[in-house]
Order: sequence, then C-alpha cells, then structure tokens
Amino acid sequence: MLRYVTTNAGKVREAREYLDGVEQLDYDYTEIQSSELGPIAARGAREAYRHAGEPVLVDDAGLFVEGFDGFPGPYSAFVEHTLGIDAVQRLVARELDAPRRAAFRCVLAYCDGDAFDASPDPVDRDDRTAAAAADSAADGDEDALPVKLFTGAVRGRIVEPRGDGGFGYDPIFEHDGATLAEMSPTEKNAISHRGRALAKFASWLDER
Ligand SMILES: O=c1nc[nH]c2c1ncn2[C@H]1C[C@H](O)[C@@H](COP(=O)(O)OP(=O)(O)OP(=O)(O)O)O1
Repeated sequence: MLRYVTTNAGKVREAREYLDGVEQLDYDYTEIQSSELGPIAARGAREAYRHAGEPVLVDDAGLFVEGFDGFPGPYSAFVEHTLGIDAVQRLVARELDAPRRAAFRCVLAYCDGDAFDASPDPVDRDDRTAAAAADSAADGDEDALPVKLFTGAVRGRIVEPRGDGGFGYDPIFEHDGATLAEMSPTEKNAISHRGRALAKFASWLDER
C-alpha cells in the first residue's frame, strides 16, 4: 500500500485523483534546511520509509516569488504560519511592481526500499536536476536508500485574495485569470505543480 506522507490533508485530496487507494500517513518527518525542495523531499522519503516500512511518497512544495529571489520557497509553510498569506500578499504588493510573478513548485520523492531501473525513465530535465541535488545531499550517507523524484511547477502572479477552495496560498495565486482557490479540485490539478508531478509519478508507477 502506498502512503502519502504529509500532515496536510489538502495535498492528499489532490493526490487521490491520480492514485487509487492512496492513504495519508500523518507523519512529521524531519525537514532539513535547503534552498531547494529536492533534498528536503528525498531525505524525508528515506526517513518516512524507515518509519513506515511501506512504499512512501513525500511531497515538498512551496511558493517562489520571482521579485524576492524565490522567497518564501522552501520556507513557505513557516511563512504561512507566521506572517500569513494576507501579509505575504500585502508585502508583495508594496515591494514589487505588477505583474508580481511567482511559481508554485512541488517535488514528490518516492521510496520503497528498492533500487530503480534507470532504463524506462520518463523523467525530464527538472527531475534530473532535483535528483542530482538530492543525491549530493545524501553524500556521506552510506546507507542512503534509493529515492525517485518527480517535479512539477506552475507559473502565475500574486494577487489580492479571491476564492475559498484549495488550501495554503491558493487564494493569492492567479493563473490564467483565476486564483487556484477559485478553481475546482480537477481544474487546479490540471494546471498545478502538484498535479503535474502526480501525473508523472502515476505514469511511471503504471509502467513499472
Ligand atoms: O497547492 C498549493 N496551494 C497552496 N499552497 C500550497 C500548495 N502547495 C504548497 N503550498 C504551500 C502550503 C505550505 O505553506 C507550503 C508547503 O509546505 P510543505 O512543507 O511542503 O507542506 P506542509 O507543511 O503543508 O505539510 P507536510 O510538510 O506535512 O507535507 O507551501
């Protein structure tokens, strides 16, 4: 049984559209400090697999504001819980000129204790970049378990909050004229960072 390892039920709701019968594992793995999501997700997946003893998928995601050099990025959860999304939006509006571009990024890290066959490998350049960063983060760890990474990103801009769907920063992130919070779960998945990463993971799992 595949476990989606997260304390965030919103992530699991989105994952269910791609993964039949996936169950949430509400486990708070250690998040290392890194400017990139890949190493954080990879380390988390190794720890979660050791804890669960079953195949695990860890989801690390964040909001990267272009004019702030990617802040809050890997620190998005901390910033959401300290400042709050309204304050983030006001800060962006005060400091940056329109169009206030930003991206959501998601890295999924899969670990089931097995090594992965490199041949049927549908991963793209972003996945390989994330994987290389995660590998170097594992340097020196002789027991590092193999982890497979899948990435997704969506571009948009920061706007005043609209909509009440989704979670986290969805109300202040607009893509193609609608905020993610104004979209249905299916509409959000079709364009979102998480939806793209999940689609890659689901097709890789299918082929395996
Ligand atoms: O689709 C999204 N729509 C809106 N906001 C989002 C999304 N995806 C990530 N985010 C935000 C929420 C949180 O502030 C941070 C993720 O932080 P992140 O550490 O990956 O997740 P989390 O703390 O919510 O749960 P957990 O670590 O247990 O999976 O980025």
